[in-house]
Amino acid sequence: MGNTSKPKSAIPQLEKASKTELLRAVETSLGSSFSTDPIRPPPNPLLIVISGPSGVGKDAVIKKLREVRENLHFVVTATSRQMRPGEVDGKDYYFVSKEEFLSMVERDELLEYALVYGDYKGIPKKQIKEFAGKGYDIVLRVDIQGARTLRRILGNSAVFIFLVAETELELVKRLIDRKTETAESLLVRIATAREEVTHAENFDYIVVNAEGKLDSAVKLVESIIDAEKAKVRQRKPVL
Ligand SMILES: Nc1ncnc2c1ncn2[C@@H]1O[C@H](COP(=O)(O)OP(=O)(O)OP(=O)(O)O)[C@@H](O)[C@H]1O
Repeated sequence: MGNTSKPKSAIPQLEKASKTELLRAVETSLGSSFSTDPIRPPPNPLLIVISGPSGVGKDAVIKKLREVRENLHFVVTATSRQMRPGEVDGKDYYFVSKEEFLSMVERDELLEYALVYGDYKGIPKKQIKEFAGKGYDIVLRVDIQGARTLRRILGNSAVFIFLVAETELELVKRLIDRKTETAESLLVRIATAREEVTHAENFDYIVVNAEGKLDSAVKLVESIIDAEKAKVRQRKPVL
């Protein structure tokens, strides 16, 4: 004969009992009540490093990402470079003098910094701590040299996304169209970009920002963030 052990209490017939009665009866039968705790704890705040060659569209992707995604804090980089037309101090960058920048370095206020094309750029630590503490995901925008340094500092605690154009030609066209470079600085940026695109292996993901397809690139970055937040083993921000 089959199992002869009796349930602790009778479970009413499905069609006769209300949902509440059924739940109570099953709980009684199991000897414990059903938990209302979330089955998965809230994911850790994610540190997202977005990098890529000059002119690939890092700013454009991040701007759009901030429009479509909540709970995201973009860390405003401090720089000693001149403001470009349309840029806003404190929104696009913190524009500071070289002297001010160097005193931030001395006070150990920057996670990393570098001299890029003759100008200093660095990531203020305070914003990361403050916003990650509030549960925000943090976006860092760095050039490839900066991404390399950050990988050394942060290891696998952050997700590293490498943005590329579909071809070298498209990247150069985009830089020319932006009209922010002199012929000389254009050549330096192109030469650097040629060398830099060979470093994709330092990154976790590569995203193509193709001409006229900014929205697709942003969607892919969003999917990466979603997938990262669904991971069983979460990255733990080290800061
Ligand atoms: N998918 C795209 N299609 C067409 N144009 C784009 C696309 N993405 C960005 N752009 C344009 O390309 C130019 C360069 O983009 P952006 O300034 O965002 O690059 P960046 O990577 O932030 O450059 P840098 O590192 O030099 O600051 C801008 O004029 C931007 O509007």
